[in-house]
Amino acid sequence: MPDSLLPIRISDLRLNKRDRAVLDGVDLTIEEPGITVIMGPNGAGKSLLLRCLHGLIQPDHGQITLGQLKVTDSRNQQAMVFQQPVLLRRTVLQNLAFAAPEMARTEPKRLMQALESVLLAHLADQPARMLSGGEQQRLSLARALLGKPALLLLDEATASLDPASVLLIESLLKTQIARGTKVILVSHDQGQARRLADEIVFISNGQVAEQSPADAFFAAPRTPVAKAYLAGEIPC
Ligand SMILES: Nc1ncnc2c1ncn2[C@@H]1O[C@H](COP(=O)(O)OP(=O)(O)OP(=O)(O)O)[C@@H](O)[C@H]1O
Repeated sequence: MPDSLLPIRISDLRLNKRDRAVLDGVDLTIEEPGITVIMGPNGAGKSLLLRCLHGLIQPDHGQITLGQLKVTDSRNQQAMVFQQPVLLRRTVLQNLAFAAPEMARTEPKRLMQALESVLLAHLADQPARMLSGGEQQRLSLARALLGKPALLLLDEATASLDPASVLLIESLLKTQIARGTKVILVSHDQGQARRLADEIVFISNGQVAEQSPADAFFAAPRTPVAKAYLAGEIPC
């Protein structure tokens, strides 16, 4: 069971890009285990927020703590999966071995088990970049889970996958939750959010517009912007 990085506290997070506030004072506390889905219109700041949490971007102002840790001290307990898989020009198995060299040396079977869990064991010796988009994303997830992260961040990771791959990844996320990993997922897919989310954080114009239990959010969003988004009245 990974150590918890909860609660995650984000206070007055600000980030400017080209003289524009793209994160405009984000205040957010995520306390509960399970799956938090971040929703909101295009350009709202969801990806940038996730990148700040993972330490890929330094905000201009504000603070993030994960449990007792700063972002930089929590990096080895976090993993992130992106919409576009980032894989090495090596075989499928070597992509895992490169990410976990100690495991590859002492417990190579675990790498194969990780591939089996995402139904890729039969492709272990194929070049990773020859895989289909869905297969690449499954490999990215297997790699992300090797280190048993306490926090897993996914940025529209299933956006371009076929329904079977989406469901496989969702089922792996549920297994991971049961093992104690906190998942924060950016998604525009309302079906996915309804299937997975324990809570919804709705971002609009670089701020948190709403944070609610998922059932309450979908039954009756409190803000006009979330209402309009769910009704498909603003672009997402
Ligand atoms: N490097 C950059 N330079 C300038 N502007 C940027 C940069 N990165 C992001 N932005 C802007 O910041 C805003 C928020 O971007 P972000 O990628 O977080 O949006 P998002 O909510 O994830 O949107 P989407 O749903 O379209 O993926 C956007 O208006 C985007 O154009």
